[in-house]
Amino acid sequence: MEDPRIIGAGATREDDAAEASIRPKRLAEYLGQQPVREQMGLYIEAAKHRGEALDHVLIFGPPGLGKTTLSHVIANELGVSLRVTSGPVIEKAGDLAALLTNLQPHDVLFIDEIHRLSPVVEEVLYPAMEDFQLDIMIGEGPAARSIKIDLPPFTLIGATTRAGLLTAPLRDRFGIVQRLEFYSAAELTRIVRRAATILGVDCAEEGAAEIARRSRGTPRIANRLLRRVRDFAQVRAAGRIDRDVADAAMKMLKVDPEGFDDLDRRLLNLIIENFDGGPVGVDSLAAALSEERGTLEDVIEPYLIQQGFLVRTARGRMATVKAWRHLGLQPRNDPGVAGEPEQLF
Ligand SMILES: Nc1ncnc2c1ncn2[C@@H]1O[C@H](COP(=O)(O)OP(=O)(O)OP(=O)(O)O)[C@@H](O)[C@H]1O
Ligand SMILES: [Mg+2]
Repeated sequence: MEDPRIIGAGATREDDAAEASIRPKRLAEYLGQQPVREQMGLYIEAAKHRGEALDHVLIFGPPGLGKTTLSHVIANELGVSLRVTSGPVIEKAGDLAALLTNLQPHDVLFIDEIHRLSPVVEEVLYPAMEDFQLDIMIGEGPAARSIKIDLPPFTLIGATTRAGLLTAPLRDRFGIVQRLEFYSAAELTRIVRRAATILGVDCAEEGAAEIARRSRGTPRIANRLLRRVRDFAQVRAAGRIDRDVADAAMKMLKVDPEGFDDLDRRLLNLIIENFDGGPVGVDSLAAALSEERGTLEDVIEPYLIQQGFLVRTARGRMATVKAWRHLGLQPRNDPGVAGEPEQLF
């Protein structure tokens, strides 16, 4: 899904083009995600020491947090080749068989969006993961027979944004499961500075921090904002990004200090102004915003909820005190405000 928002977490074509040079290649360049890095470093070293393929790895986390990047890093650190494919691309069992039989021992096969594998393909994957064996049927009708093919020991890395959509038997076959978390502003500041160095952009620590703060915990957004601020700095500030330049560029992009754009603010405003702060059903909100319900739930809401500006209740969405304050409004149940609070926040 191509997300047209400047602060959208999904990859755009421009991101993909720019990512080739910026994407970290080694574990040491993969910033943040401390527990993941520490564990993966250890597992990789152990597997290399034993001369075995690394156990299968499942990586999950929201878009843009570094799942694809981590799989490249793992293959590099193992010193093996990486084959890249994705769940919806593998249509038939034969497609998977072709990929698997072409692997060299200890290679990594990366399946993005692994929750979208078809059930037939998944069935073939199980014995491949467990015993490095392919069980496939050839022929049809009475002439059909199953043949077994031995595979080289390999590592499967699966990535998904939604762990809940994975079938239990598939999930159980991964020896290593890593969950990526949103990045802190300090981590994103380091990521922005690293990217700026690679792009040859003069970016002060405070300028990087300003970009980081508005990046919704997501390196892909941080890198995209950096590219836009770079354009601004080039034309208006002799190419140097400091705090004021970053701030002015963000104003132009209409990205506010929380990393919210117009759509986020419209949503919060709507709940507060039109629905008294909520609770209000998601369908009413979607209709009022002229957005699809799915877009609201998958794209707009998660970050607002994660940051505590919005809560999901059984009766619908509610704006929190933080949301009122962010919009410069006085929350109705704020201490010091006269009258009984009408609802719990
Ligand atoms: N730990 C990190 N350190 C530095 N940069 C990172 C890190 N993780 C991700 N990035 C940067 O963010 C960009 C997006 O990451 P990546 O493509 O790996 O995300 P993803 O989780 O695979 O997203 P999607 O769910 O859309 O596939 C990368 O090109 C990379 O430059
Ligand atoms: Mg990816």
